[in-house]
Amino acid sequence: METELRLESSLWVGNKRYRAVLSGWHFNWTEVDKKNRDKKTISVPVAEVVGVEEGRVEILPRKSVEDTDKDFTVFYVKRSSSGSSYGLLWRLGRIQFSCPSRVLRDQWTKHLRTALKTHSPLRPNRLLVFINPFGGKKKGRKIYHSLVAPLFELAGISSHVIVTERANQARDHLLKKDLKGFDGVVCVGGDGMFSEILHGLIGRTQQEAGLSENDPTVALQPCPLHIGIIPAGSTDCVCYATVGVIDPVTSALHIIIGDSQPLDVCSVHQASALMRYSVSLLGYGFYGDVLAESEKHRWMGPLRYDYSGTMVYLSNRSYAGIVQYLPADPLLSSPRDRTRCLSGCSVCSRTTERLFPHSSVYTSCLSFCAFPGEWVSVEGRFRCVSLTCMSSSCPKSPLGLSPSAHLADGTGDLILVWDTHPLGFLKFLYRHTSTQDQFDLPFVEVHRVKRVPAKSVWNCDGEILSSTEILCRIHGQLVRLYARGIEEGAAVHNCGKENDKCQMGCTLIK
Ligand SMILES: Nc1ncnc2c1ncn2[C@@H]1O[C@H](COP(=O)(O)OP(=O)(O)OP(=O)(O)O)[C@@H](O)[C@H]1O
Repeated sequence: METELRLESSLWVGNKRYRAVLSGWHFNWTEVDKKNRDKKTISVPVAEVVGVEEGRVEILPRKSVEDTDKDFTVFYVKRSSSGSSYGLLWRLGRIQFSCPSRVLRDQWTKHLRTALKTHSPLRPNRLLVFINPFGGKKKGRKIYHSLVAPLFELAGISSHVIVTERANQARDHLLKKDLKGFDGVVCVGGDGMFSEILHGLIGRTQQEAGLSENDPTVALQPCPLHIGIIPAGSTDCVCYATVGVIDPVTSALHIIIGDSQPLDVCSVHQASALMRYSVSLLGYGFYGDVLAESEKHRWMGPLRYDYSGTMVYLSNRSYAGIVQYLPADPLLSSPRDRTRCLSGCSVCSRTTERLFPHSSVYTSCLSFCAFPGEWVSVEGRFRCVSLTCMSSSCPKSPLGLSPSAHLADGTGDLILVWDTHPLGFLKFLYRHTSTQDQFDLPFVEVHRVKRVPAKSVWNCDGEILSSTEILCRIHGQLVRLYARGIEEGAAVHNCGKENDKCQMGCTLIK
């Protein structure tokens, strides 16, 4: 196959001659007549070629084709810095080549298209798109139609678009309607919209597999459809933590090239019923209260989170409780090992091998059923207890709640913040916004876990909240996103003089 796909010839870009080579996994071109000895080669992984079109083609501001029979245009992923310390923006690169003959032009387009199919088998052909018109700044429709749809069209993706008219419409659609022919589901919105898709797809998959979601001992079936997130909400944490930037074009390009990022999902049960699925933050105490408070102030828009955070902090509450957890194997990884889960993460890859030993395609989750190990129990007064299946990084907290958490290793990080004086707690909160280690405080503990807790009784200002007796189980790699995690080159840590104090050790991630 490799030899069949190889093609090499001279091509022109304007009046400059280039040597273009398609070989193996790369397509590259080098200017040949350049006097300067530093001949620059542009090399694009075939998997990152977005599309190949005959003629001289532009797609922005709108599609135009100059149909010359010796020219072809290649669209590809081009990276640029986002200007912040994490995440690279992806943009649509474009180059127009001229060939000496039409025959050669047709050979190039045919070879490149075949290479695309061979090297990125997960590229979607058909997508189901849900737009929340009221998410974030209410720009979901505009973002999709002006930035995303032209790219999907260029890549030959057909999409069925549904603009939601009510909350939970997307979830209900996924639970009940025919999904045949779709390769993935895209949500245009924020974390709430993502959660709808998550619940709908997981529920549908278990229905079809005849599994009960309510039973925490059941190994759930991984979802066959990928999820794409076009960020258009007031909180887009799942997008940020899995792509590294909040940018609709970057996310659209990840969808187009069929990137695949598995994600752990935590199921939260109460008695014998499923309450929710969670991928980022499950929080009791402070974070739970902030959410409850913010719901009362929705009219403030995204500002409500800052306002509610301040109000809840000033109320200075703590909660008595018992937390039990089943620790994960400390030899595999630890929440304080100062690593970061980046694109191609080896810890997550080992989990993929363990969960799906014989196939790169998700089939069943049998090897994850056994839970050896001893439960640990702690009791006392807490400021907050959080469980997160990912770093939960966001623009306000670029390293996140648990900077070394993994997206797809089948574990979650349990953060226990014991009752402390208000300034101590403020220090803990503030460290989330800097590069200082928020776990390096005497009243904070963090544990990597598989299950939390068998019993958790919470006392809120002297009142027992019986509904908070829950059981959480982390399901390894239950869903897959059109993403690839934060890319290594992107994770350059902008510490400057703070280098010695940097929690991530900087050199580890450069
Ligand atoms: N048409 C609609 N009308 C009202 N609510 C909707 C509609 N479509 C989706 N929703 C709900 O809106 C909620 C918030 O949506 P989304 O996450 O897209 O935006 P957001 O601004 O980031 O919201 P938040 O920050 O409040 O989570 C979701 O829980 C979703 O179920």
